[in-house]
Amino acid sequence: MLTEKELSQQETEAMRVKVLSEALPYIQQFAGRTIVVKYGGAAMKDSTLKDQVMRDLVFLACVGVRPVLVHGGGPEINSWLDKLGIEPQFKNGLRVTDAPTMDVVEMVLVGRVNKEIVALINQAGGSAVGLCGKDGNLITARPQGDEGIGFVGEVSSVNTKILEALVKSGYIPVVSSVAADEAGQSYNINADTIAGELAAALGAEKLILMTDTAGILQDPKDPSTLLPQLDIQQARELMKNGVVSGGMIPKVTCCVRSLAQGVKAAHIIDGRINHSLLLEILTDTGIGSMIVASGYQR
Ligand SMILES: Nc1ncnc2c1ncn2[C@@H]1O[C@H](COP(=O)(O)OP(=O)(O)O)[C@@H](O)[C@H]1O
Ligand SMILES: CC(=O)N[C@@H](CCC(=O)OP(=O)(O)O)C(=O)O
Repeated sequence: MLTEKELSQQETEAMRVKVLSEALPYIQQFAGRTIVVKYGGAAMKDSTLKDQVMRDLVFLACVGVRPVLVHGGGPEINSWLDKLGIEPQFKNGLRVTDAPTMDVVEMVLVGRVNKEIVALINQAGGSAVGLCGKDGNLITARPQGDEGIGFVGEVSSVNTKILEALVKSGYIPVVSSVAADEAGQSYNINADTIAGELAAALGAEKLILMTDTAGILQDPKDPSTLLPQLDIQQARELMKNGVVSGGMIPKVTCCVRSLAQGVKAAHIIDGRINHSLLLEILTDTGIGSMIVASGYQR
């Protein structure tokens, strides 16, 4: 007869085996496919979570998935603006970007945040290459055009050649959300938007946005109201009736835009959870919200 302790040990082991074996069909399904991940929020501030995200990306690359990472860095830009005595200003969730602010955005995102992430991925055993929209003509920007918002850009076009060459050779591209227009003027583009447009242009299997909330909630104050799966129509309805508001609007909008352009599934997940990326991609239930074109099965 087994003791209570032995039984509980057996259950734990059975659970671990179940999780590992559950991953196999997903690894087989996604090997050779591109997954675009927007990395931001809590997972970018906490050093343990940071290391875990990098390990998860390296794990995915090792099993043949092709991850492309797009990073944010809004809080780090704020802290450098603060050091320089420039007051951060936002309009409809976008940073008002005058010429001095554009310089700071570019220095912080391209010069600091991007290179820190590249180094962390390399430390975790991967091989990362840092880029911004300018590299290899990846993204051409155009002004977003709102009055008084300055050098805030939109994606005018994407040339995926450089990314395709990198992922094919086993590199993990790490992309900052700064791009230039045809005249070489730099623009500051929201990182969620860049991730959505890259996912669409690459024909990615998935777009995954990591943030500081469980996913899309029916009641934004109650995590137990998480919506695990919804289609494009339902997502649009939630924006229309105000259930999705504030910072969640650009996220859901870019998910819907990428799905309309052929991405199979767009996920909004909680970056505060350990190994949230692997749990979302490689398990039956996932952990966040998945928006799909109708008919798609997890
Ligand atoms: N229906 C909703 N479900 C979840 N979060 C929502 C919802 N509606 C609005 N939100 C808000 O959106 C926020 C996420 O957007 P944001 O703070 O811009 O994220 P990030 O900084 O990761 O880009 C949540 O913290 C929450 O306050
Ligand atoms: C135009 C605009 O607002 N750009 C963002 C770019 C960085 C970003 O998107 O970072 P998070 O994902 O951390 O918010 C900004 O300047 O903060």
